[in-house]
Parts: sequence; C-alpha cells; structure tokens
Amino acid sequence: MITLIKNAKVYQPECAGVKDILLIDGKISTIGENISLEIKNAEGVLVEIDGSGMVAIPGLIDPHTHLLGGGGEGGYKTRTPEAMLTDFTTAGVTTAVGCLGTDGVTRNMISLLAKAKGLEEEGLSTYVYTGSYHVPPVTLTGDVMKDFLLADKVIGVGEVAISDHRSSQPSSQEFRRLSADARVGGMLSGKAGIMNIHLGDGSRMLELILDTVENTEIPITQFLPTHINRNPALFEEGIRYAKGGGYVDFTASKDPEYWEAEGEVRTSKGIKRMLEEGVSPDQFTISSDAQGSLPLFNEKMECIGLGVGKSDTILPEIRSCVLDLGIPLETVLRASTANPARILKLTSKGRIAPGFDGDLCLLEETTLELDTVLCKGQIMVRSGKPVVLGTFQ
Ligand SMILES: CC(C)C[C@H](NC(=O)C[C@H](N)C(=O)O)C(=O)O
Ligand SMILES: [Zn+2]
Ligand SMILES: [Zn+2]
Repeated sequence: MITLIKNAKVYQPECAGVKDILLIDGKISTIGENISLEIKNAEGVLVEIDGSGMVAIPGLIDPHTHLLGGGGEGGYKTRTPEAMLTDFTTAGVTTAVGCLGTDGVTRNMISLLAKAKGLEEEGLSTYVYTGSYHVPPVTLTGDVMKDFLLADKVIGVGEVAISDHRSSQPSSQEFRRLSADARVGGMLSGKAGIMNIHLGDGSRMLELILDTVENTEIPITQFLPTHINRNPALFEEGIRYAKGGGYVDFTASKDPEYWEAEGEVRTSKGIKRMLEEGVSPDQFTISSDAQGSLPLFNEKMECIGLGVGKSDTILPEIRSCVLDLGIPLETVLRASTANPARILKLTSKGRIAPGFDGDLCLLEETTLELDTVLCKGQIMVRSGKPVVLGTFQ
C-alpha cells in the first residue's frame, strides 16, 4: 500500500514546514518536497491525498484508556461499556494504552488483552498496563514480571490507585515492591515498565510515589501519575512534582466547564500554567480515561452519578491551548505524541519521520479540526468521517 500526502504543513511534532509525506507498507518512508511517483501499488492505484491547507501531526497516543470499559462505583448498572474502534480513530487517536480500574474483579487481564488484540486487528495500535487499582495487582500470569516477558502488549503496571477511598490502601513497602517489579520487568523485556498511577482526591496526593523515590534507588521517571488536574491542590502539588523531574498526565474531560465546577483544572489551562512555571513541555502527557467511569461522590462518599471518559476530549484541549491560549502547536503536540511515545518506550510511535509507523492526522490549518486519520498507513477517517468501522459498528 503506497500513500502520498502532498503539501501538508508537517509537525513532527517540531514544525518541518510544508512537505510531502510518502508512506509505504504502513511506515513513513520519506518526507520531502515535490515527491512524485509513477509507482503503482498492488491494486494499481497510488493513493494520493492533497494536504494543502492542512497541518499533518503524528497520530495521537492516548496513554490511559479503559478499552474493556470500567466503572461499577454505583453498582452493576454503572459498569461502563467497552470502547469501539471509531471512538479512537474519529478522535485522532491512533494508539491507545488500556488498563483496568476500580473493578479488577469482574474484569480481568485476559479480557483486557483480548480486547486490545481485537482493536489491533481492526487497525488501531494498542498496548496495556497489567494490574488495576488494586495492590497486589491482578495479572495475566500471576506475576507482574512474567506478564512483561510473556505478553508483548504489556508495557507497564496500572492504573495503581493511591490517595483514594477506592484504592486498596497499599503500604509504602507494597508500593515500593510493585514499583521495583515494574522497573525490573520492564528492563528484562526491553519495555518502559512504567507505573501508571491513579491519583484520587485524597490529601496524601503523591506521597507514596515520593516516598519510593526518596527512599529507594527507583527513579522518578518510573512513574506516570494521571488525573493530576482533578483538583487544584493536587495540581499545585503536580507542578512541584514536575519541577522535580517527574512526569504528569492530565485527564482531558468531556465538558471542561462542568468539570471546573467540580474543581478540576481544565487541561489546557493546566498546561499553560505548567509552562509558565518553567516545567519542560517534554514532561507532561494528556489522556482521556476513555470508557472509564467519571463518578461523582457526595460528601458522604456515595456515588451520585457518573459520566464516561471519551478519547475525543484530547484534541479539543490541544486546540484550546493553541487557539485560546496562544501556545505553539509544536509545543503542546508533544504531550500527545512524542512524550507518551518516549515515556512508554513506544519506539515506532509519536513522530512523523522516516521509519516510524504510518500513524498521522491531517487537521484543517486554521481551525485544527480533524479531517483525515491514518493508522499504520491505512486511511481510517476522511473529512472527519470514519471510512473504516469496527466489526460491530
Ligand atoms: C479523573 C476522574 C474524573 C475519573 C477517574 N476515573 C477512573 O479512575 C476510572 C474509573 N474509576 C474506572 O474504573 O472506570 C476516577 O474515578 O477518579
Ligand atoms: Zn483513574
Ligand atoms: Zn482510568
């Protein structure tokens, strides 16, 4: 399959200017000017896309999603539905990392892995964290390190819940041991071994991570704490943590105004504040908690309702950073492309450059609205509409 994208303004994330992009057999082959080809592909047709008036960005990486669904905090009827292919592709997301959450009992790692493989068969790139909120973690093999070695898609452990009334309240020793197993399991399998940490609204905030970093040889870069913007106090702590060299993950939300009413710091405003505080744009990521539950609890900690995370909350935050807050696209784009790729060691992902996977999006240049999405060289979305559907869509 050969695809030639002509005259798009290319953000690798860094801006490379107006270029042609040649994709061959699912990989980015060449970026250059005036690429013209007489090659006919197997079907006798060279797919050519006119990218003029568009920006080309790497396909978005969503580093925290519930591919299998999640929820359950309000009983059986609140178990959220699993993700479908076009939930991601129509959001510009070409790589999704799945995890289990509160409910690691009715949902298990074998189902999560099967779901991830199903989405991969449909054209998306997927990976998973082994575990769930709970410590000790649910696993595939009964052992975190064996999971890394035996399941290619396992790249980290998560989402491990701390500072939350739903967490398993792990001791510092339990948390240290799990962090060590993630690190060594990652080493032995050539993977990131990242600990994806769920931060709740509890006042202990990042304590267990800082305890591990300060009292063991495990580096702060072993951790990717998510929901850093879920309340103002945690966000302020997150700035200090990031200035100390830590990575932080913003949870983009469906309705930023509503979540601000709930005290969440809108992702785009949080990113602007982090940059103003001198945090490097290489240190934060954006995820969606897609298909995870977004439960609301009253002061008695009773679940009084819940929403469902959606991957299509990420691009609006990138758009808001650029169009509302004046942050350069090549700066904020790293948070959803090169940063998660580097932090999670997805070496073929996150950049528009020769040799990388053919995952890219074309956005209308002025509005940054999504027009086209390619996953591993295959056109999945065109003019904002899915041209490849999931099996049951
Ligand atoms: C960041 C907030 C708004 C949502 C967050 N979601 C999860 O952690 C996933 C959820 N518990 C599930 O298992 O599906 C939360 O519940 O605190
Ligand atoms: Zn969470
Ligand atoms: Zn989650």
